[in-house]
Amino acid sequence: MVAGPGRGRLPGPRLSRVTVLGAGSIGCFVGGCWQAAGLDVSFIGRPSFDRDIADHGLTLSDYSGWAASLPPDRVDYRTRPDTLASADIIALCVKSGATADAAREIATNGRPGTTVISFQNGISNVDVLERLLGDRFTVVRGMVPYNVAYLGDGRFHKGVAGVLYAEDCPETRSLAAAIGQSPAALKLSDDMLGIAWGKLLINLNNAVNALSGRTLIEQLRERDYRRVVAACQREGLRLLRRAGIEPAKVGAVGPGLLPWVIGSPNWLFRNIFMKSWKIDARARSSMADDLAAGRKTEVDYINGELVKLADRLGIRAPVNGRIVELIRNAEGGAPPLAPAALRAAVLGN
Ligand SMILES: NC(=O)C1=CN([C@@H]2O[C@H](COP(=O)(O)OP(=O)(O)OC[C@H]3O[C@@H](n4cnc5c(N)ncnc54)[C@H](OP(=O)(O)O)[C@@H]3O)[C@@H](O)[C@H]2O)C=CC1
Ligand SMILES: CC(C)(CO)C(=O)C(=O)O
Repeated sequence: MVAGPGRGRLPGPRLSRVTVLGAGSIGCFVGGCWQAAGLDVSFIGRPSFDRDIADHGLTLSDYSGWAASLPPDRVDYRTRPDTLASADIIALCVKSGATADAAREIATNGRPGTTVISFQNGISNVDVLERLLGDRFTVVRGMVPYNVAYLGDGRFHKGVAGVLYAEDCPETRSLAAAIGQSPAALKLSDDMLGIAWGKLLINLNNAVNALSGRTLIEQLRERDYRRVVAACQREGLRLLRRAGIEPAKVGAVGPGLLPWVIGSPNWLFRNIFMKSWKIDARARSSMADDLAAGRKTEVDYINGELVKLADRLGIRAPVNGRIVELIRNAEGGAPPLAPAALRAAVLGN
């Protein structure tokens, strides 16, 4: 489909007008679920998704068997930032490296006063948005705890359980109420920075998953991979303590217990912890998706955040630093690492 006027919107009461900026895996799933729940949603993204959605519409599904679909003529997907001007809420879903450019598009095309929710991994995207959008826009931190995979032909699949989070403010309160019960339901919190750091500790698995070349389930079954994740988390927790930052609990396990759970022996991890998590067989981390697609990853915004924090504290973060190096090698074409090889490369034993 050519760029230009979007296809129609779902009829019904106009609640909040939402524009998803960066409509890829997360943006199409979240925006699609919100539209299926009755919200007025438009999507801004790339021509390849536009073409797929123009041909097939949007099909959304999750690990529990839930599914919904929106026909092509009901999905307003554009490749130009036209609908930023009419949005009440902008859901920002670009990868971290694209944040500054997206912020400039919002500053140029958006309506001052609009609420911008960053549904991105990492910590510093919100700082970039606040710096570039100043006090003309309301920048709000969000968090996506689950994995979404693009299966082709307009099909987006949520492979892990969980509920979206965003900072509690009047705009997000009415958004959450409008969404209601949905696979992309929104919970509100007044400790989003703590939640972002808690999520970052979990996201330390992203790089290991990407380096393994395996699905999340196949990777998490291997204790050597988990030992590396646990070491990244222990280093992260030490740095956060030194910096006086308190990560919040994200998911079933509190931050302090994460390395213990992740590093536990196979009999315990596989039989108790893995069985209680709802992860479907196809799910991989978003960093694995990036490597597979030959894109630059977000490692600088995840493990790299801890390396930067260590620098500010005048200490070192050798484990996370090594992971950043290995991801750079992988971005350059280095092959996946077997469990023992990754353990040796990071922990040296
Ligand atoms: N995928 C997942 O399962 C999860 C992802 N996250 C986080 O969510 C965020 C989004 O990830 P994900 O959905 O996987 O990313 P995707 O790459 O699937 O989607 C982002 C899309 O936005 C496009 N884009 C970038 N800049 C612009 C722009 N200015 N205007 C329009 N489109 C733009 C990208 O195109 P191009 O590639 O050309 O730049 C890409 O198609 C990341 O921070 C990620 O860490 C969090 C939890 C899980
Ligand atoms: C949901 C999770 C933790 C899955 O690895 C993720 O955040 C990602 O893939 O970026």
